[in-house]
Amino acid sequence: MATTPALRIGTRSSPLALTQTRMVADRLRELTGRDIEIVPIKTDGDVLTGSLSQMGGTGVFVTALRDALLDGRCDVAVHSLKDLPTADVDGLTYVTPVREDPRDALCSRDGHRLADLPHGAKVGTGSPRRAAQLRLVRPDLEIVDIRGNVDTRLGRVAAASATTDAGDLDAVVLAAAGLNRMGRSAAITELIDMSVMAPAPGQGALAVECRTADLAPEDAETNLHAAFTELDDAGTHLAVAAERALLARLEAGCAAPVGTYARVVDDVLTLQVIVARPDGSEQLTHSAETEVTLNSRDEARRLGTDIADHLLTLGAADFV
Ligand SMILES: NCc1[nH]cc(CCC(=O)O)c1CC(=O)O
Repeated sequence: MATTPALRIGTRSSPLALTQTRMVADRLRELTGRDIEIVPIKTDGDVLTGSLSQMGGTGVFVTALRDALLDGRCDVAVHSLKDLPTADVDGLTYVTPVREDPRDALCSRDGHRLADLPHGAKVGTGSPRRAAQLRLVRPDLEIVDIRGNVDTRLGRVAAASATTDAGDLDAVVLAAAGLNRMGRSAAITELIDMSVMAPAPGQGALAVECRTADLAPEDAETNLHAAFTELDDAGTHLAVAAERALLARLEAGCAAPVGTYARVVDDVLTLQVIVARPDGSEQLTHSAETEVTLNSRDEARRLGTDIADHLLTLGAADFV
């Protein structure tokens, strides 16, 4: 009797991506009983240099992984959900495990919080959303466009030691989720309140993706249906569905930085949004809620779309 082939999981090869993929791999090994093979895939986001916001942004980390899934070079792909473009891809389906902390984290020299960073402090981020929201609360800061993996970014705020030079920045802002997953929570000096900095849509959540055909119940040996159903967290999935529907509608009408966070508590889905002018001179905020069951994905999407329409009515499209 032939043995079931190993389940091949495609991933970017950055330390964060590998860490996230190993976490999912452990779960899928338990849930499927299959051997797991991790397949590193190079993406444009890893190969190209230059500012991420100049690179066309959405999809640079994702397209090569999705091609590998569609070509059959891997069976599962693990993405940071916030890096996924909002458009669905024919033939692919993803689930969302329980979300990590969605907040942004300030990692500063000398333990400073955002409010007490020295006047004119240099803060690194490559994200127009983080830059705009920083400028709103601290117009005096010097925002420096940076990229690179988590350790590279943290290294730019390192204190001088016998072996390294001091970093050139006073602080960087990173997703708490990535820091926590990498075991770098100790670098966080403030978890920034979401009313000050609303996270990127999907931040802190993973998308675990496969070919939709491999979820078909007929194909017993390689069928991923049971494992993917178990891996999915319904509350996370509803929340990110609302956030992504909002982003999709705003993307059509507006290129302004968008922060948003949704969550389900006691059958109520709440969605909060901040749309900022890139220069931080102004912001629009809104929040709304709707009753849901864990199957109400269409309802969640409608909430996101409706709030986006409302923000466009209030002039979000002029915020570019
Ligand atoms: N675009 C890079 C990226 N994609 C996902 C994360 C963090 C992990 C997450 O949000 O789940 C990061 C790094 C960061 O923003 O600090």
